[in-house]
Amino acid sequence: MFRLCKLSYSTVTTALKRFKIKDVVNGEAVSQNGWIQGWVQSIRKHKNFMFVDIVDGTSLNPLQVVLPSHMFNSQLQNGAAVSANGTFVETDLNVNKIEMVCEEIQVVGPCDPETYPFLKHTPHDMQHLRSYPHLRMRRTSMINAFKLRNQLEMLFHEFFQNEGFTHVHTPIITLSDCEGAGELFSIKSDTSTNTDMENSENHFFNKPAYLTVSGQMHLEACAMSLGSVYTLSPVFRAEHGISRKHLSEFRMLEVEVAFTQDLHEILDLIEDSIKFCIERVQSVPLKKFDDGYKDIPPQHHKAVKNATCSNYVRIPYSEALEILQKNSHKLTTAAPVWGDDFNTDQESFLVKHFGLTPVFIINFPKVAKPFYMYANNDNNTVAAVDLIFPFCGEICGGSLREHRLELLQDSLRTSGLNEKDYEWYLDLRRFGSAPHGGYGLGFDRLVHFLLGTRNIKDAVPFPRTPHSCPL
Ligand SMILES: NC(=O)C[C@H](N)C(=O)O
Repeated sequence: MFRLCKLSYSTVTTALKRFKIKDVVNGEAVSQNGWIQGWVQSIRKHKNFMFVDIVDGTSLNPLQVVLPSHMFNSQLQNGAAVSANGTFVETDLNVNKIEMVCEEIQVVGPCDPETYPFLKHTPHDMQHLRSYPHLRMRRTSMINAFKLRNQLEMLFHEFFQNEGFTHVHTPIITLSDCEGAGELFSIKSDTSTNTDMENSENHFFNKPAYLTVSGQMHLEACAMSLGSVYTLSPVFRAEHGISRKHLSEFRMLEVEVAFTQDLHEILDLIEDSIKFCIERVQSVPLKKFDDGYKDIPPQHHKAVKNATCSNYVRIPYSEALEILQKNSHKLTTAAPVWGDDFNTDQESFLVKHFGLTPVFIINFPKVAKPFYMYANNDNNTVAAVDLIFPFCGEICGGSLREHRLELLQDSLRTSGLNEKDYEWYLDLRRFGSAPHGGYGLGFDRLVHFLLGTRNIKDAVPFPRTPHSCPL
């Protein structure tokens, strides 16, 4: 009955129905004959049988394929691409309650166990996996991260589409430094041989161009005709400091809403959209895998629960400052003074102070924030918001935008920026300017939070950080 498949690939495929492992484990194939394709995740040899776990990317749980020991073939190794056919039967012996009794198995692409970096059953820490950025996605921990990202992105679309927003594509190449913070990657064309960059003709776009740090301004332009818009795009920051939660390239969900004059409307939108997504992705088992997440923070479960069910704390900057100053002896850095942006240590103190519930801090000092934020009546603060999450710090930042032309011009000048560079942005205020506001949410930080990884690099497919862009 059992034999190692010597048939050609097409002979196997034409004779039988092909199943995806997700459908098999959901019980759709019970008692049927069929075939599957995937990669060997592990092999357990017993006296008379061997169990081969196969994954195909459609399910986190592998399909257990049972075959007699004599079918062992030296090419049937961990990591090999295989095609197997047989009967799907019910069993109590594994987590899926379904397994395949295999009749034929074919190694489509062998995987040399001598040189393959992930040995079967050997736990690998995340750092080891990071040295193989092109192969690490074969480990369950990384497949889980990919699946979570995929679900989250779809859910954000679902939420904003339900709310009547339009998804727009903001540009990656831009001439303006949205945040005015100067953390830009500049773009140079390889076809230009002349290095005299003072001469505008030597620039590909006749002007210096950069990778975008934020799609906000372009999104504001779109909001002035479409009303409510969002984008989920890559953004780039040339920050040199290395931390476990910073990336040089990351995805930001950016949202912009016209005709809002109440910062709390923006806070509601942030909170509702995050909760909508987290509630639904919890069906993805965020379990501890052999090679990952061994050091998930102990209170991770509580923090995720709070982010899903609790009302997020809302406090003004002045109150947050007071809490930090009163507790300065518990901080590892000096207490902040009025005008400072809070550092990681201070943010983490605040979320702990509120029992690991996400904290919105609003109404920041004008001096701590970019020029485009709406000036409050006190003339000292702006209608800005930062959302702080446990373990990963600032996950979201936004504001009401300054929609009054003269005040925006004043603000540009006091920030030392050149008004001429922002003419098009000022036009948005010259023609049909409406009060509006928006925010940017670090998509990768949210994934990092949900997974509980120690380092954000383990939550993104191909992380880029200073001095590290391996492929
Ligand atoms: N769209 C936003 O409000 C995000 C903001 N420009 C930032 O980069 O933090």
